[in-house]
Amino acid sequence: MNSLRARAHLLFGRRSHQSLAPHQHLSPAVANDLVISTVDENSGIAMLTMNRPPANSLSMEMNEAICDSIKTIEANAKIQSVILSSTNPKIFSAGLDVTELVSPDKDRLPRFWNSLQQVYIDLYGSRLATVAAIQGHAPAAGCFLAMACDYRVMSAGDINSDTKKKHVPTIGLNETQLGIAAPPWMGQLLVRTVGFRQAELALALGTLFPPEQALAVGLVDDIVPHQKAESGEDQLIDLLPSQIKDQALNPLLQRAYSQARIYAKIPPQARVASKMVTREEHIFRMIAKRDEDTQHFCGFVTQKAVQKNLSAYVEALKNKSAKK
Ligand SMILES: CCCCC/C=C\CCC/C=C/CC(=O)SCCNC(=O)CCNC(=O)[C@H](O)C(C)(C)COP(=O)(O)OP(=O)(O)OC[C@H]1O[C@@H](n2cnc3c(N)ncnc32)[C@H](O)[C@@H]1OP(=O)(O)O
Repeated sequence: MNSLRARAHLLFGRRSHQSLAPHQHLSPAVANDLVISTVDENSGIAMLTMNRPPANSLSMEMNEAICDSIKTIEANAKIQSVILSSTNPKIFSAGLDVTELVSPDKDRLPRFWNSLQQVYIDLYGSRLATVAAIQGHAPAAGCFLAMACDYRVMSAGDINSDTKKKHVPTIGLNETQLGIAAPPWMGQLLVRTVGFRQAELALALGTLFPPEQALAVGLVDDIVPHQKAESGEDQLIDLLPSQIKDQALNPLLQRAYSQARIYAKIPPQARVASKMVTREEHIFRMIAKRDEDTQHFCGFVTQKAVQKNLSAYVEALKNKSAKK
């Protein structure tokens, strides 16, 4: 991609093959099942809700669905901000679908990795102002999704009123804990978010930060206590897909919405141009090394020792869930 074309892509997004219907709201039936997109042209705000039970893990199809939704929303010139959220109140995204990595199909593996690279290009380089509403856990590529946004609000956690059990979400690039390493472009995103020394430490140790610590290192911009708000805004209620309509009083979503509104009021050309000041160079660098990165990933994942670790990891995840 030459730099002019790439710049046009970054500033305005690729013209989508799917154009939006001219209604104010996109019904979930129009969106794909894995990601639900809703838009409100009056406020200029959209919501992209991840909906891949049980954990919003990133399969190839999930990555493609995220990219398709971004492009579809970008094609609507009236939309300036998008909130990235999850239908699962306890998990934002569990990162890569680890089953994609175990005994992988030779032809699918590079396509799978390409789909993740494309999420980086499309989300990090989007013309839209992006706000991540991190209600639940965001390990590894789940953290990457949040870091690729412009602003991150995270739930401080909550207590289940029946069981009295506390749920505290965590966020971070924990790959080394699994015996794998985050790819360079993902690791560099952490460096750009929290600074060199904090990133160096967190990458080596595979740190998963609880909300207060995530805020202290700058991995998230705000944390929101889980106390139901007294009233909700009609515009937010309208934007919520049916699966999470009951979340209109959720203070995290309200905080994300107010941030999205702040962004939507900034003159878009100035906002997008200043976003590209900090991002463009990194995206070009990644695109230039894309094939090399794919080869590296496929070579690494298919190593016997790595396969053994990953199989054991997937087994442990399944056993853990079966014991619940
Ligand atoms: C130097 C250059 C090197 C080159 C690099 C090359 C290669 C390396 C690639 C590096 C990139 C890696 C990025 C990644 O994202 S790797 C994936 C990392 N993700 C995780 O480790 C998360 C694993 N999950 C969890 O820790 C937990 O599930 C949780 C998200 C904290 C939620 O916990 P909980 O609420 O207790 O839920 P459960 O654990 O019971 O899970 C529910 C359900 O979901 C399934 N599941 C969870 N995570 C995943 C996943 N990542 N992929 C697929 N499936 C997942 C889990 O199996 C349960 O399913 P069942 O109920 O059906 O059993």
